[in-house]
Amino acid sequence: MDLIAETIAAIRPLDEAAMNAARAHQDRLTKPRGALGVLEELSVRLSGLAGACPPPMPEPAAVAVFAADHGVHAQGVTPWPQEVTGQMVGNFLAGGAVVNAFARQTGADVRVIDVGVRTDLPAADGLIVRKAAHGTADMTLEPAMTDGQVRAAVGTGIELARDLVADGHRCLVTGDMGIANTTASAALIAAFTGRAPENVTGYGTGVDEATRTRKIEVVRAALERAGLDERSDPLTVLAEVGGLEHAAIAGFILGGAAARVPVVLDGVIAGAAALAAAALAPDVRGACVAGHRSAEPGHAAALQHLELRPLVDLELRLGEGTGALLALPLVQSAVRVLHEVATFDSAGVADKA
Ligand SMILES: O=C(O)c1ccc[n+]([C@@H]2O[C@H](COP(=O)([O-])O)[C@@H](O)[C@H]2O)c1
Ligand SMILES: Cc1cc2nc[nH]c2cc1C
Repeated sequence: MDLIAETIAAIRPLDEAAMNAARAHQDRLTKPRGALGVLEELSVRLSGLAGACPPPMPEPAAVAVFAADHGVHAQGVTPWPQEVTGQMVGNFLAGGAVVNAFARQTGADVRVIDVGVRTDLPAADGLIVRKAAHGTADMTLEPAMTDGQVRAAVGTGIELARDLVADGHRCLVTGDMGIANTTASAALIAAFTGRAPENVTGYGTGVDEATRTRKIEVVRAALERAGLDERSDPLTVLAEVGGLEHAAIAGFILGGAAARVPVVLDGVIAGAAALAAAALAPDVRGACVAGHRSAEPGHAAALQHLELRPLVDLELRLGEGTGALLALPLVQSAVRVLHEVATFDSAGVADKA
């Protein structure tokens, strides 16, 4: 069996007994039942993922920033030059980007992976080079990736998740960097959810109305060329209209789910990648925590399709893993409750009549 098939085969449903134990434990803790709202549901789900109550604390955490370029940039879908992808990789490695600041704030490790930046970046400490291609092809003209490229990028994500877990990480956080990748995200989300391009295509880095209108036409043209529908093979969808970072993030999610470690998803790029991962292995959703909801309309559509509720909603539209990192303390707090909070019995607090 190859790495992708083997990883998919290892992904199992949530453990019902552990979830029932977590629900029962929550009900004995010194607070009114249900008072921690969504965090209680999250603690139950993470118990089911680990197969134990309490589950391990989701720390240390690592955010993986997958960087890649997009051939569809040639269609004028963003005002930013493609070189910014590689330049931002340098910024991540120097510790100067927002993701670095938020990682320091939350105690997460940062990994930077070149899975398909167009230019060859100078070797640098901390840069993981796993180029499956020097950027994708223009999806309006031809498939963005070959089957070999998409499989290589998915494999990179799986291997990184495995390595991080083997190094002791107990929470994985997705990050991305790729000028023009909100266009590829919109195409993936339209293909996997069946929504119309105009309902899932947004302003990306902050493009003007004319550019957004062009993006919608570009997404429509790519989907028509590729002839995709909801029955298409998920790896084919990724290869036709996705990005190398989408493929790697899909692998990262699969790898985290197979290791039964929570994967905190960032914005619209992670949402699109999660749709691919869930189409390959529906039980992967049990490991996914939607860190936030970004301003991109496609992100809300993806989360709805995945039946995931975002923890944070601050109109962020940065990527890099920033929104997911902001949610990390919420995920850790949800689990800490199961570890540390006293029960009515142990604290000598009277339960309600
Ligand atoms: O995370 C998001 O939801 C998000 C929303 C808008 C933009 N981005 C980031 O902005 C870049 C893509 O924007 P664009 O306009 O070039 O498609 C890419 O590097 C993403 O990480 C990210
Ligand atoms: C400067 C810049 C930083 C980013 N980080 C993620 N996407 C980005 C896009 C731009 C343009």
